[in-house]
Amino acid sequence: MAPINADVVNGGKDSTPPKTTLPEVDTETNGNKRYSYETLVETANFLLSRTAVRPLIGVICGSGMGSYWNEGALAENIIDGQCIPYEEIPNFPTSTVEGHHGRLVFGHLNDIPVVAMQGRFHYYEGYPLWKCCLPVRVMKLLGVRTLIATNAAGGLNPNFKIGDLMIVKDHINMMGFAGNNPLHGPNDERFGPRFPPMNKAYNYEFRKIAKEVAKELNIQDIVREGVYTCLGGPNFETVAEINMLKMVGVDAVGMSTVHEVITARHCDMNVFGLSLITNECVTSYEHEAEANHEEVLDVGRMRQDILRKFVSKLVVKFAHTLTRDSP
Ligand SMILES: O=P(O)(O)O[C@@H]1C[C@H](O)[C@@H](CO)O1
Ligand code: HPA
Repeated sequence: MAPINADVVNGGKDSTPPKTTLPEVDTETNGNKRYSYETLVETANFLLSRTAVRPLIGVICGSGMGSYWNEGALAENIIDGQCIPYEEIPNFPTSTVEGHHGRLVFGHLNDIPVVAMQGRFHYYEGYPLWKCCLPVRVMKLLGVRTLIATNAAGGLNPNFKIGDLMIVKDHINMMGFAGNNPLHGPNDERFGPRFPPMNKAYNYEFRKIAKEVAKELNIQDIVREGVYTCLGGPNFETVAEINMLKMVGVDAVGMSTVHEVITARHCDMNVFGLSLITNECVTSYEHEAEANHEEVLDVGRMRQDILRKFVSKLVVKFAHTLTRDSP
C-alpha cells in the first residue's frame, strides 16, 4: 500500500488544502488535565502586563459576529484598541473555526473598558468544556463583572426570521443531561460554590434594558426573546432532533454559550446572551434546504452594523447598571 499523503484531502476528490490544522489533544488525559486557579492567575497577570485596559465588561463574539472588532471598525469604535492573539497567551487554546479570529481585543468602547473574544472555543473542536470556558474565568480574574455572550443559532420558533436577534431568556443544558458540564470535577471555591443555582442565569434587568435599547434603535421588530440550547456539534441537527427540541421549548439551537454562561454564573458574573438567527431549522423531510456554515457567516456579515450599534449601546447601559449596583 502506498504511503498516506496527509495533504490529500477528501480521498483526493478535493484538492483544496484544509484551512486550519487542529491542535493535538492530550490523549493521555483526554484533554482533561485542568488548570489550577494559580495557573489562570498567571494567564491573567500576563494579560494585565500587556495592556493598561482594566475591563469591566467581556464580550464573546459568535460565528461571523466579531467583525465590528476588526481593524477598521476598531479604529471607529474602540479607543486604545489592543489585540492579543490567542497563540501568545499562556495556557490559552487556539481558535480553529472559520469566522472566529482568535484574539482578545482590549479597549474602551464609549469610555467603558472592555475585552472582546474575537473567536471562541467549541466542544466540537476537541476541547473539553472546562477548556472552552477557560477564557471566562480569566476574564473574571481580570476584573470583568458582566459577560455578553453572543452566538449564531438556528431558529426553531416559527415566528423567528433569518437575521432576527434573540435575547436569551434561559437555556436548556442538553449536554449537561448527559453529564457533560464545565464545572464537572473538583471545585475550587475561589471561583464559586460546588452547587451553583442557575435559575437566574440571564440577568433580568439586562434583558429589560436590551428591549428598551432595541426600541431606541428602532430594531424592536427584529429583536425577540427565547430559550437557547447547545448541542455538541459539529453536525447540524436531524429533522427528528429539531422536532424534539421544539417540543421541549427550545427557540434557538447552537453549539456554544450554555457552558460559558454556567461558568460565568458560577463565578458570579452578570450575564447577557444574544443569538443571531442565521438559519431556519428544518422541521420536515420534504424541505429541500440544508444548514451550512457559509450561510451562518453571511447572515453575520449582513447584521454586522446592527450588532455593532446594539452591543455598543448595551455595553454602556450595562456598565451604568453595574455602577448603580456597586456598594
Ligand atoms: O460560536 P457560535 O456558537 O456562534 O457558532 C455557531 C455554532 C457553530 O460553531 C457554527 C455553525 O455554523 O456557528
Ligand atoms: N444548529 C446548530 N448550530 C447552529 C445553527 C443550527 O441550525 N445555526 C448556527 N449555528
